Amino acid sequence: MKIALLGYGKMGKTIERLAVERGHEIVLKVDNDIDNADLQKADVAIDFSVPNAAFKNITTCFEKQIPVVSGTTGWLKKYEEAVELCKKQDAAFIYASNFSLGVNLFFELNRNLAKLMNRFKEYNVAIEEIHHTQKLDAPSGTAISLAEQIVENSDKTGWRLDEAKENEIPVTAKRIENVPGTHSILYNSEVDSIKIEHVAHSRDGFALGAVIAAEWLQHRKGIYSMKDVLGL
Ligand SMILES: NC(=O)c1ccc[n+]([C@@H]2O[C@H](COP(=O)([O-])OP(=O)(O)OC[C@H]3O[C@@H](n4cnc5c(N)ncnc54)[C@H](O)[C@@H]3O)[C@@H](O)[C@H]2O)c1
Ligand SMILES: O=C(O)C1=N[C@H](C(=O)O)CCC1
Repeated sequence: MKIALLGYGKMGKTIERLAVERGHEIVLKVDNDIDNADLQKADVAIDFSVPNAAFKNITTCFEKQIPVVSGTTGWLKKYEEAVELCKKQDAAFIYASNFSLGVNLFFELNRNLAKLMNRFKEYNVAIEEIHHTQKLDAPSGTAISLAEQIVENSDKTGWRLDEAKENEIPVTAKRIENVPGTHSILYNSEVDSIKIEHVAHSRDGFALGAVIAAEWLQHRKGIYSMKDVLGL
């Protein structure tokens, strides 16, 4: 598979290493404006760039009919607009706030736990995420996904960074040097606590998931998620 990397930072470089190990070829690296990039050389594009570039990168791939996988976070206010453009142009798109197998299993655990805990009002729920100090967005895209999954499966009405209002989920974002990504869900009562946690040991899980998603999307059209890729 010939891959265009949109974003050649920490994730772009990790994806390059794992993609080459799986027999793929990196034919294009775009680490700045996409305008003059020769996307037609690629079978698929993988975007791990910056929040203010993702929408343009993704929709340029739609225009050029290159299937695109994006893991960039912090641009999701424009996600629905991207979905509409993808449908209109009969293109192919997968977005995931987190591509790792472990986090996608953790998402399933979170949904089921939220359903169970909703019956027991003596527990308060809270989310904490920890990432490296270069991260541009807070809370993380993964923490937002976790919060939305709890809202969908409980009586919670929303989430808020730091100070939550009545019936909202408080989300705390911590920044500590070199942490690839840690997410915890804490259910706390007067008498005890229940905690589930996902700890990434490196960026390899995110990168491998993105390459697997690109392999899966290469010959498809439409809008998909990691649930489709992993058959969850
Ligand atoms: N979904 C996931 O599984 C997952 C996992 C890790 C990181 N991420 C997200 O991926 C993104 C990238 O993370 P990172 O750690 O590689 O960041 P990074 O800062 O190391 O890399 C981003 C790169 O994008 C480049 N860039 C700037 N403008 C660009 C443009 N217009 N087009 C293309 N590239 C451009 C920068 O020069 C930089 O090299 C972030 O949004 C992060 O939150 C998602
Ligand atoms: O390093 C990052 O930045 C990460 N971003 C994603 C997020 O915002 O959830 C996934 C974890 C790593």
